[in-house]
Amino acid sequence: MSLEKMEDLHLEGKYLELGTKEVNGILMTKLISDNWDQIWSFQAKPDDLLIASYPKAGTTWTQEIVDMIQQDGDELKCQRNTTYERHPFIEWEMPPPLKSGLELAKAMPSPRTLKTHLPIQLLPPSFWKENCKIIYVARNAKDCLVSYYHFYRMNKALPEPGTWEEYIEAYKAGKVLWGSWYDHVKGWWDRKNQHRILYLFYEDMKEDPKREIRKILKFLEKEVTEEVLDKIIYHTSFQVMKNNPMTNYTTLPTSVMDHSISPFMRKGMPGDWKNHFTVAQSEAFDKDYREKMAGSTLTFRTEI
Ligand SMILES: Nc1ncnc2c1ncn2[C@@H]1O[C@H](COP(=O)(O)OS(=O)(=O)O)[C@@H](OP(=O)(O)O)[C@H]1O
Repeated sequence: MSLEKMEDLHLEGKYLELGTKEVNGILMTKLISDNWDQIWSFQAKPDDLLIASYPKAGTTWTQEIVDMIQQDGDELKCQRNTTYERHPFIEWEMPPPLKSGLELAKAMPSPRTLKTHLPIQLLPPSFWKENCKIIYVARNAKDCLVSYYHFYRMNKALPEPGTWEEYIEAYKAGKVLWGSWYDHVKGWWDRKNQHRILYLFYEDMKEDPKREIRKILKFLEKEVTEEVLDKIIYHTSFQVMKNNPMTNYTTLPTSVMDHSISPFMRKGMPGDWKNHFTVAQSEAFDKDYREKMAGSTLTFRTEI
């Protein structure tokens, strides 16, 4: 459906709160849960590229980098449509007439680039069977939490987040949509050497985008000139993406995302958690974090 038609829908109120329902113990929206059989039987194709992440880890940024690479640095080609339409979000379901991720994916010619937030155990098995390339992007737990909290506030399809204190507890307990951050990042990390998975970190991308984009280029078996690489860095910078309606989610009706509450492109930097956590909250979070991440070789930087 075109953006103009979406704006004509007068969705006010209609999409508020999609509700939640678990899939195998993982909290999902009710629509995802109710359509789970279809999502689980999604047919991946060998040349599909999947961008996977826990919510708010830098998915949209990675999607834009990948599209810029695929379009050989032509930013106008990347503006052909919104992030949501260019890269179907396979499990996302909205009430009709809005198209689900599955519908968009099925209608898309190959080679497709797809998005998911699914924890590894819920990824449709056809992705493994077809040996698809997967880029996973991870972000430190505290910045993810802060970004997710503000996203819960502005995204009217999601439940109310409760107070900041309540949200911290829900996040620690994995009782947020798409489940536990801890299980998600560890689950993908533990399997990364058994499949074609490129595991990236938001903090590394922020520190040295050129170095990280080169990793993506190698993974995709693509080469670009130094000039194109610089163009990709520029057009995928936070400020440029924040002002680009095709990447900043402002084309959605305010009944879905209300950017006056908190913009989708909010701060775009590591370490913003320091502006939210009290010292006591941070210490309690770190203690719980050490327990949940004990024994894992996976480490994160909470600032750069
Ligand atoms: N180009 C670029 N550079 C740096 N940071 C960026 C960029 N694009 C998006 N962002 C920030 O990523 C956060 C949104 O994450 P996701 O895209 O994973 O969100 S979603 O799960 O797909 O809804 C959200 O983080 P916060 O600003 O901390 O809320 C975005 O601002």
